[in-house]
Amino acid sequence: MKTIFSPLHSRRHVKTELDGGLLIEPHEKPSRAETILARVKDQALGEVLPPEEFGLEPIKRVHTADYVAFLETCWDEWVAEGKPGEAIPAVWAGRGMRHRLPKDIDGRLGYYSFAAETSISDGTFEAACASANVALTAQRLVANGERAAFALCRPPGHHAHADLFGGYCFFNNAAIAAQAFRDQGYGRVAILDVDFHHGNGTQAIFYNRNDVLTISLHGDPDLVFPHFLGFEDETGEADGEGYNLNIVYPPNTPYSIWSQGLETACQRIAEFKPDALVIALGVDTFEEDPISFFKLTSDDYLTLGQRLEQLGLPTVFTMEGGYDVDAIGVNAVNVMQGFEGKT
Ligand SMILES: NCCCCCC(=O)NO
Ligand SMILES: [Zn+2]
Repeated sequence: MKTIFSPLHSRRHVKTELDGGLLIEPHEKPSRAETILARVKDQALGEVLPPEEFGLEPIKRVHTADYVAFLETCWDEWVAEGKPGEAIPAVWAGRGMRHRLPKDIDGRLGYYSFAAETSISDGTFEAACASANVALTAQRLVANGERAAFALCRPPGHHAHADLFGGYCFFNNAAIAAQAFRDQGYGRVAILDVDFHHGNGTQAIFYNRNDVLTISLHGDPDLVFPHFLGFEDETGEADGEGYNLNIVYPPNTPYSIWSQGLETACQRIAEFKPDALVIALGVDTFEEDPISFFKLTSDDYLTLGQRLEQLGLPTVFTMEGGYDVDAIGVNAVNVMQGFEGKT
């Protein structure tokens, strides 16, 4: 299987993440991507290719032009205001307030985000664009005949809405790849999000559409991020009614239970008969993940890959979460190797 990787991921190098009232070293750190890349090479998974450059148009098929423009300029705006630290949103339109775009950079950060853990600094926009190009290059390979391709995306994307960043995400790489399939004539596309956290951005982007089926297995939002979306009664709206499926699990869920949800998801996908499949691959479902609470083992990712291959679909994997950096390479590449038949 080919892997797409961009060294420009390292332009995303923030030093802070707001967590527990402290500014900590971000969980979403550059070594995540480097560790996965090392494992890809160690296992001779396949060729490693740089991304092609697609420009902003495919990104704007999913994200609003004003949001893209904001991400491009927000760091410079922040610096121009003389702010001493990294750009962190700290104010939002609460209940009864107005969702209008202010002029001030603090207001603009809040308008275009939904959470405060995701700092911005120089290079964030460049890295986010490169990550989208990684996903688009994997999609192009699959559209050109590869059975599957691994988009080693960093920063991740599945929390990003059309005009919101958060959860370490800026551009929704999985949604951008899915929309590219649709724009190239693939009539139906399924996105399966197996990250520990709900793919709230992906759900929101396609929520009223029936041409892209969105499914997410994740930790109970009553207990974990993103807290305010991802419940099982969210099934889509308007034309999209019935084309969103959330499968929620409690703390300490092992693969033996989690895989029942995977089976439900796979059956729904088979019913939908998509022409292509995008897997939003987070491995923060791992038993040792520092910010999550499922109990999947490294071998379970081999089994997961095997099951996904049985869907028989052209498949793009977009890398999402996973924060046990020692294990992330084995866990992510195990999915690809399982997909290719390794037991
Ligand atoms: N406290 C912030 C948690 C952000 C979760 C990021 C993630 O892994 N999403 O998949
Ligand atoms: Zn996650």
